[in-house]
Amino acid sequence: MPDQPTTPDQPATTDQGGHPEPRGRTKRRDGPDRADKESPAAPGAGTLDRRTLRTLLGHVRPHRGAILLGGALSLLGGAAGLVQPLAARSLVERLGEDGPIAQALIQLTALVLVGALIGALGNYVLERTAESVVLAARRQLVSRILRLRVAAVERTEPGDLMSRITSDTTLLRQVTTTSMVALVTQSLTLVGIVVMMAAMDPVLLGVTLAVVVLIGAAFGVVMPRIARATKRSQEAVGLMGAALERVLGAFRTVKAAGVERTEGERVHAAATEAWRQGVRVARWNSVAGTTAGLVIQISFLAVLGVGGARVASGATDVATLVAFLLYLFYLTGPISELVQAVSQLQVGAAAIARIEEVGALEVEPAGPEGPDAATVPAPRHSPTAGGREAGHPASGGPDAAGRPLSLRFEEVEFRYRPELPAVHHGVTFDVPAGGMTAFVGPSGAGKSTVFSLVERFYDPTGGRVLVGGREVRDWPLEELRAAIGYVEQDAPVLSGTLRENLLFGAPPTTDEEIREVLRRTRLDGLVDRLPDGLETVVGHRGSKLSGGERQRVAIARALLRRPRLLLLDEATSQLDAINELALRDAVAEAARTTTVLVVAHRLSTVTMADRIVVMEAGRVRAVGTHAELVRADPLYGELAATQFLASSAGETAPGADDAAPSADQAAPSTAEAATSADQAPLPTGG
Ligand SMILES: Nc1ncnc2c1ncn2[C@@H]1O[C@H](COP(=O)(O)OP(=O)(O)OP(=O)(O)O)[C@@H](O)[C@H]1O
Repeated sequence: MPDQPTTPDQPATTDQGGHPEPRGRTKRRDGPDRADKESPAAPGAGTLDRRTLRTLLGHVRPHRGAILLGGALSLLGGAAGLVQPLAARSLVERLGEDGPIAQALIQLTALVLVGALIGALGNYVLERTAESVVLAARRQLVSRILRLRVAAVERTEPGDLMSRITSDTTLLRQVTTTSMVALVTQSLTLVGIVVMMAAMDPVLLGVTLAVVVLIGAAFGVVMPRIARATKRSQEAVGLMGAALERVLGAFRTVKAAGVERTEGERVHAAATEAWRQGVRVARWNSVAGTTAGLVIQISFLAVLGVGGARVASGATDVATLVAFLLYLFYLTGPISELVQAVSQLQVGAAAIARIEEVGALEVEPAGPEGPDAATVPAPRHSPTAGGREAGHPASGGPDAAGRPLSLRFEEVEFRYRPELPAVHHGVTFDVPAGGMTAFVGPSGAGKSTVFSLVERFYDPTGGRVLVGGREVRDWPLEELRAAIGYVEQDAPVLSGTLRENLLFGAPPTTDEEIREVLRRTRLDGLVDRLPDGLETVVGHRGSKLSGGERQRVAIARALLRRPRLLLLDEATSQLDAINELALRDAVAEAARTTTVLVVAHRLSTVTMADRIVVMEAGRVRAVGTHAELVRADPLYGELAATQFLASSAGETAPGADDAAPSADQAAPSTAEAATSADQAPLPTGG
């Protein structure tokens, strides 16, 4: 595999809040884009400047051998064509002298055939290389996109990003090889022809060049317009992708809301814009092409007129005039190819600009420690093993592999974007290694954000997040994430088979371990029922599974990663009572070997937690066990009262005794110690 083409590094700038901001990011004002989504940074307008040319050459560099070969073959093919008029002249002269013409005819035919063959071979080599350039650009772009920070992706539209990989890279096909080679070979051919013409008849050459020069001025006007229109057209294609992704991503909602027509119009609007700009490109291209053709025709007439007069005056002979006219004819090829190459370069400049824009988005740390390494670390503890490891140091060192991790938030401040209000205002809490900790509180309190900061999807703007006693920024990102099992709020399942979903990001796992986790997440019945078992294809985003099944698959997947820290964000919200109870047991069992953090709205699912962190408006307002909080924290008491707990606990204000186990509370408590040394009950959050 040739080296990946390199693109100039464009470090993202950082705003005053510590948020990385891509350079020159511009807000979209129209189109089917959502108002809060933006186009990635636009380093250039997409016209062919020196920087763009350098980038284009960067894409070409790894393939220079093949391009040189293809170019040389094309040049040779062109040279064969160059000699043809000479052979033609000798043929005409022999005809005039009544000499034998067979040999000259064979020579001419051989020249034509060999020239065509070499030209075709050169063309193939170049086309093949063009495909390789596109492949390399796509691979480079895909790995870049996969390394983007969550925040960077949230600022863009996935559909638009996709069109950069699929559509924009395709535009590099011609420009990086055929066009660049054409620029060199056709320029050389042009010079060759001009030299031949000069040798034959300098006066006629002067006539030709006078007409040819006229062309240059016209192209200077046309070419930048081609680049601009191409970029706008590609942007519209990107918007179309974004609009389509929006519809397909919420297909049922679109259907149920009956908005197919309005959504369709958004896609149509983008498609129409792409068409409009495409037509503009076609218009300027045809102006360029016609001008080139016109120049040749006018030159032809001028040379014919002046040349005829020169033959009549005896200044030249007919054979020379015929040969000169043939050279003029050959001029058509290089000129139109040069025109095409330059307009292709303009198209390529537009594509490069859009590809480069992705390069301006902020990525996660790369290198052997970053997510690029993508290797799953050595197996940690068995997902089926029980028994918490006692007395271990709560550190992330390699010797601590498999041991549960502690978590500590110290005065954490965070906002998603500088222009948005703060989500965390000095969040402080401590979770010792092992056991189960629940986060409860009103919607929007910042519970899920805690998990996002632990996973380092974002970095806090103030304070510290420590996992295993080590600040998350100091963890190699890959190692940090490998230590964590994370079930998102909407438990995404990816297209593919059940097995692929379960083993997504898991270390090497035996069938026995899979079966055990299936049993614990109550998926064994489902797998048995399915004709293809674990090989069942679950559809796009797991659409062939029920919501509860998707959640259980997501939990099973997280368990199979054998995490040292398990983050479950509303992971059982869609389960029926029986499954929920079973999953509660599975989570309690996991809490014996790992640190489990749960975000839950239904308090019934977390009453047995070792500690509950009550969050409100971006602050921790209390920490304690269920019984302690019911007694001492009014908000928690209110939350409990509005759920069934209050009714099951009696009509009076909930207290410690009131919180006597109901059916739901009967789940075994994992609270071996309601408080830990560093966590006194009911501290007020930071
Ligand atoms: N990616 C994001 N970009 C911008 N704002 C966000 C983002 N995610 C969440 N927010 C905002 O941050 C705040 C806290 O969100 P978070 O999801 O942490 O709350 P939560 O307590 O988990 O809520 P819920 O219980 O409803 O899930 C909310 O006001 C939300 O609108």
